[in-house]
Amino acid sequence: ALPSRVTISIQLTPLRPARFPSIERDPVFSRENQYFQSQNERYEAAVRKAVHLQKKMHEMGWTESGPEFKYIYRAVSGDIAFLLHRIFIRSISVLGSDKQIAKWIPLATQHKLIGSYAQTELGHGTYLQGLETTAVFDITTQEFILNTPKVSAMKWWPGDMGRSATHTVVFAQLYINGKCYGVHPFIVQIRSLRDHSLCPGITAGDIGPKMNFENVDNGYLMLQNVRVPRENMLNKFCEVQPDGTYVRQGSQKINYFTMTTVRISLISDEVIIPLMKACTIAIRYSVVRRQSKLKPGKQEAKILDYQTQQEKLLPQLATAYAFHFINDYLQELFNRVYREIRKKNFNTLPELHAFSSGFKAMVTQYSTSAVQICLQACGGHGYSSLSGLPSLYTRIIASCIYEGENTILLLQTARFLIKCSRAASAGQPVPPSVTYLAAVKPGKCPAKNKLEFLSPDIYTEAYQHMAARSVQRMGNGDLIQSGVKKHDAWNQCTVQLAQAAKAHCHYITVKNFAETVEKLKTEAGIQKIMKHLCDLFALHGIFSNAGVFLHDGYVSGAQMDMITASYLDLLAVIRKDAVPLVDAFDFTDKSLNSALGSYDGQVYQRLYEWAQKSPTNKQVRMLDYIRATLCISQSTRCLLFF
Ligand SMILES: CCCCCCCCCCCCC/C=C/C(=O)SCCNC(=O)CCNC(=O)[C@H](O)C(C)(C)COP(=O)(O)OP(=O)(O)OC[C@H]1O[C@@H](n2cnc3c(N)ncnc32)[C@H](O)[C@@H]1OP(=O)(O)O
Ligand SMILES: Cc1cc2nc3c(=O)[nH]c(=O)nc-3n(C[C@H](O)[C@H](O)[C@H](O)COP(=O)(O)OP(=O)(O)OC[C@H]3O[C@@H](n4cnc5c(N)ncnc54)[C@H](O)[C@@H]3O)c2cc1C
Repeated sequence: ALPSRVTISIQLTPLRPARFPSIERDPVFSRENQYFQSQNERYEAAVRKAVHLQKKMHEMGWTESGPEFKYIYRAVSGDIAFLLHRIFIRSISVLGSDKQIAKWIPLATQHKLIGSYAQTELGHGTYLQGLETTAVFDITTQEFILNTPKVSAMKWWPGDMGRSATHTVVFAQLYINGKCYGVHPFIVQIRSLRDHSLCPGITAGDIGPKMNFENVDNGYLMLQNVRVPRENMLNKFCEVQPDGTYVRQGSQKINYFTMTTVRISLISDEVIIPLMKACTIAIRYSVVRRQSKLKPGKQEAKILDYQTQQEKLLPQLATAYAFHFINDYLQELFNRVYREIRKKNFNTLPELHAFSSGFKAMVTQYSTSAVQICLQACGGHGYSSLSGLPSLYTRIIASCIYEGENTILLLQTARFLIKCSRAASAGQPVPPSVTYLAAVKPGKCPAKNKLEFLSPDIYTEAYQHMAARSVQRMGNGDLIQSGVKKHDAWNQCTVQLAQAAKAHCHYITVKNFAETVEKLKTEAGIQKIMKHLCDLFALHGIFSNAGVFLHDGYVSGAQMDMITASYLDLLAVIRKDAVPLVDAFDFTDKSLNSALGSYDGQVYQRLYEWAQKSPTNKQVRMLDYIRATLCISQSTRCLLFF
């Protein structure tokens, strides 16, 4: 017998952060009227929350790595301002010298300044080599002179830039004696710490309405002969000495390292948590909503009892768990590589860049699609803002764009995989995560019946074969010769290269999920449920991408029928535990902020009550206008007829 709903949700403790009722009850963190607020009201509320949070952290001694901050971020992350301040701090931490860290980090962590991250320009976001902002070294004054020389060079999108930030890290092309040394980061003050007015040479403002992220004032920034001291170029790895000599340690791309670290950091809070929330809302709603009859004469059925509804939602639930576990894998990869980088050993940086890029792209894309499926699975009520699903969707979709547009990042992963594939084929050493590339055997899947496809060894082998074949077949060409891409050949293969990168990340995610379940030391019942989810995640991926598994005959048509049968059987098995599995995420009603997903299931009452809060239901005046308009049109019509 499987454990009860409570047991499952308690036993999955690793997924559940500690709860802090005092935070929950804090009126400043309330999200009650969020859906009725304007962009400006959302921003102002976000600033209040951010200031209040800083006060609480100071009073209570909380830290950003502590459970309280994580809880608040998890509960109200979409509503707190100064998100980019954290990336400003991260930039200085990873790219600044010890002296720069000692100067700027205390000011930032005590909020004596508000930071931003200004890299993207109107004309360039992806192609960093094409950035047009310049930083010219003036040896006589020991300063850099920063300019955005044309409209396309204007920084555009940086968060917290519109009204909040007093400082920012500007990414600009470094020039010394007329020679360009590429993109480097510079700390620039943009507003006065006395009265928050713009500094000389600075033009800045808000970029206007967006799909979501109203809590962040994304802005624009123009620089006209803005001078900063030589010491303001972040110089842990790259430095301009007083005589103008340029010194660099490691890869020139080390200045891109902030992005690499944030691509991994944002997956948990900005992607997996919204996915978990969407699954919670949609699955709880699907056991409350009754619609149509499964059998004549019986009560209307809960919509989660329809196989199609199960096939919509349960694979997304399995994905949430799969990505929760792959996030740990990525964090370990990052910690391992960062330890080496701090010792100035850059050998593993390419692997970290490749996989932080690939997994950011895959996890954000799959999670965005999953949240959209959850929204659509709730019918009309899913489309209501009061369900919480539209705001989850319009926020998560941005993760496919920021911190590296997904296609671009997949191509970076593919570039690394192709190089490893060629090295592996030549018997050269490759990182452990890609040694499978040397072992592509023509082979056939050995499974003889549908139950054998519930074996992790069987389906992991199928994913490994599919990924290795996808990469191998691209690697055999002469796409990359001695580090120089044959540009035409490369461009003609980029669709398949992106697919190969996704195939690698999907394979590693399945393998990691299976290994995690194997190691689970919890109640046997829990391990059994987790295995069902792992099986479902794996078979869903094969069922949804059958072509790449059938392509070279590794899986036969008959075997694909067996996979489909096992896949559909799993839906009915997991249906029984669907609600405890989302309860295990342990979101409070306040953090879900959804009329459909509350724990007590009182959906219709809540929808009606929340609708009453709409200002339009309070504006009797508006009705008078409408009546007056109707009367006018009525009288006009009468005149016309006479
Ligand atoms: C602090 C905690 C944060 C918590 C989370 C908070 C979340 C808050 C909510 C989210 C708010 C959103 C905030 C958003 C911010 C942003 O969006 S910031 C801007 C992001 N912009 C980008 O990501 C730009 C993407 N473009 C690039 O990275 C590069 O242009 C490119 C695509 C990688 C190409 O670079 P290029 O210089 O053209 O190099 P290539 O010729 O392609 O490759 C040359 C070699 O360099 C290697 N390489 C490239 N990048 C890196 C890197 N980052 N690290 C290491 N190495 C790199 C590349 O692999 C090539 O190597 P070889 O193959 O060996 O030649
Ligand atoms: C909510 C949000 C917050 C943001 N916050 C910040 C911030 O704080 N600081 C900051 O600096 N930036 C920020 N950005 C900007 C973000 O980093 C860029 O939008 C992102 O890097 C994409 O660049 P782009 O907009 O120039 O898109 P483009 O690169 O123009 O992409 C448009 C299309 O062109 C394709 N494409 C481009 N190059 C290639 C290629 N070589 N091969 C194949 N296809 C290609 C892309 O795949 C995409 O389909 C933010 C963006 C958003 C949406």
